[in-house]
Order: sequence, then C-alpha cells, then structure tokens
Amino acid sequence: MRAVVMGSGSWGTAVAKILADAGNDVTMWARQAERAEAINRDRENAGYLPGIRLPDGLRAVTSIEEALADKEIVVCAVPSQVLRENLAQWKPHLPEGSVLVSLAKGVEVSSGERMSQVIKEVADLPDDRIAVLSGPNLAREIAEEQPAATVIACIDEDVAKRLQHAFAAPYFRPYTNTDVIGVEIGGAAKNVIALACGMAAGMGFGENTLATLITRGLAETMRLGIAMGADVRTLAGLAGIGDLVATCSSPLSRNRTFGARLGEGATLEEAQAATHGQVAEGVKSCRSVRALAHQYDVEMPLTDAVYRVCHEGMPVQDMVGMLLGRTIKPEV
Ligand SMILES: NC(=O)C1=CN([C@@H]2O[C@H](COP(=O)(O)OP(=O)(O)OC[C@H]3O[C@@H](n4cnc5c(N)ncnc54)[C@H](O)[C@@H]3O)[C@@H](O)[C@H]2O)C=CC1
Ligand SMILES: O=C(CO)COP(=O)(O)O
Repeated sequence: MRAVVMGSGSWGTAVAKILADAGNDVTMWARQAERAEAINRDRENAGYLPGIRLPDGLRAVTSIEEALADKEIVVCAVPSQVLRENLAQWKPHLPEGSVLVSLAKGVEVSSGERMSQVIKEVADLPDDRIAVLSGPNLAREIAEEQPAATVIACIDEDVAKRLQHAFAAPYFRPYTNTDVIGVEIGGAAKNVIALACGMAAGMGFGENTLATLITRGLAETMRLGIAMGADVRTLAGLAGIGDLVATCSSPLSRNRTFGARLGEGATLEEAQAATHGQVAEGVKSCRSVRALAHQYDVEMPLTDAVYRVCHEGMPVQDMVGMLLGRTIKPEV
C-alpha cells in the first residue's frame, strides 16, 4: 500500500521502517529540511535512531502536500499535545478514502480527548477511517528488528485487518482489536505509571516496588478504562499490561528515564532539559488522565501522585508516604 508517516522522530522513523520492510511504498514527512535531506542522503535518522540503516525505498519530504498525495495510509507520528495543530495543516491535503493511524500515546490536555477523537474532530472523518496502533514497542528495539507485537484498533474490523497486513513485518506482529478506547487509554496511562516507576528506581527502590507500581498502575488504568467503556481484556493485553511492563522496566523509555532523574534529585527543569527535545508524554498526560479520572469518578492514586510531583511541586520523596499512607483496603 502507499503509506506516509507524518513525523520523523523515534517512533515515526521506526514505523516507517516497519512499513517499508512489510513491502509498502513509504514516504516520511519531516518538519526540517536538514532532517529530510539527511535521511535521503545517509539512509539514517541520526538524531533519533543513530546507527539504524533505513530501507532504500524510504523517502523523506518536507512538503505536506507532496507527503500526503495519493496515500492510502496516513500515520500520525507527532506527540499527542501537538497532533491537533499538525492535523489542521494536513487536513486540506488528506487524500479521499485514506485511513489515519494514530501512534501518539496521550490524552489532549486542552480538551481531555483521546487521539482518535482529536482526529475525528479536526479531520472530520468517520470512525472507520481512524485507527490506533499501540503496544510494547520501544522504538530503538523495533528499529533493531527485535521481535515484538502490537495492537491495531479500529471500530471497523475489516479496516483493522487491512492495516494488520500492511504493518506485518518479519519482526513485527500486529493483532487487531475493535476496542479503540481501551487501546488508547492503555497507551496514555502507562506513560504516567512509567514516570512513577522511574521515580521509584531513581530513589533506589527495587523490584518489589516496581512490581507493586506496575500492578496497581494496571488496576487504576482498568478502573478508568472500564468507566469509559473499554473492554478490560484489552487492558490485560499488549496495549495494556504489555506496554506497561515494557515502558516501566526499560531504561530506553523516556518517561521512565524522566521519572528516574526526578527520583535521583533532578529538578523538573533539569529532567526536561535532559530529554534533548524528545517527548515524555506522561508529564503532560498525567494532568489529562487525572482529569478523566475525576470526570468518571474513579480513583487513580498513582496518577494523582505523579501529577502532584510534576505540576504541584510535591517532593518525589513524599510520594511514598502519600501512597502507602492511604486507608488499607481489599485488593479487588
Ligand atoms: N519512541 C517510542 O519508543 C514510542 C513512541 N510512541 C508515541 O509516539 C508519539 C511520537 O513519539 P516519538 O516519535 O517517539 O517522538 P519524538 O519526540 O521522537 O518525535 C516527535 C516528532 O514530531 C515532530 N513534531 C511535529 N510537530 C511538532 C511540534 N509542534 N512539537 C514537537 N514535535 C513536533 C518532531 O519534529 C519529531 O519528528 C508519542 O506520542 C509517543 O508516546 C509510541 C510507541 C513507541
Ligand atoms: O511507548 C513506548 C513503548 O511502547 C515508548 O515509551 P517512552 O515514550 O516512555 O519512551
């Protein structure tokens, strides 16, 4: 199929490689001319995935019109808080009949909307032309062709199946799902829990703490997902627990790394500066996920604690007392 990946950061580049390796005709859109030129000249996106050789057929362009022309699959690979402004520029050039696939893992702070809702609103598309791709997919590992699986969700199962074939590469196995809400909530919430896990690791805590945070993080993600209409089995799958485990455990995760820096004593500004312009989505999404928890009247104590550290100046060390000092209660 003819596909374009709109955004040439870490994950956009890795997904462009997947699509090319899966036999599609793939274009990448980059904001900066130097990045597009370097990708075309060096077959490498050195700023984001140094040392990864990109497939020969992959072509990068900076013109939005050229990028989108005639494409059947349009992959949205920009961070969640800037998807709306990017989409507004892409909209006039979106080809008739194309399907938009969101890669972003976040909930928009200004609206409380999931990415598929933002796409529907801004691009004015029916639900069967909007899909989301999410799972335990650390960009660097996938770019190195380490085997992994993912979930492609669309309300229309036939569309999800078409995309499943388009994204299936020898090292990358997509599963379909029609539970778009579950897949999106799993992806957004795990970044917040990964911040908490990073903070714990940074403070020197070990595997018991990590396992506790992952498990209770899943419990609160499930509470929110169920309240919003998700299928709990989605959250017990790749886009839920799968991604939670990968992100919370890996030093490759930007969210976990951001949290670890705070846990080691860095200020928010220092942690932000150390991300080198790459996005740690959970820092913003903890605000919107917490707002959804309030809206749907569910308890999300870990998300609340991360929010307080990131936005209310609560010292990281106070998280422990805040979480363990809660009223003791049944597990389930
Ligand atoms: N990196 C990873 O391992 C994975 C990332 N994701 C998700 O994919 C989405 C994109 O992530 P990455 O590619 O890793 O991000 P990144 O930070 O590496 O790259 C972001 C890309 O968006 C572009 N962009 C366009 N408009 C922008 C603006 N106004 N502000 C900032 N950047 C802008 C940047 O130029 C850059 O090419 C995020 O929501 C992330 O959570 C999902 C799975 C894996
Ligand atoms: O979503 C990811 C892995 O599935 C990547 O996580 P980070 O954004 O924390 O690097």
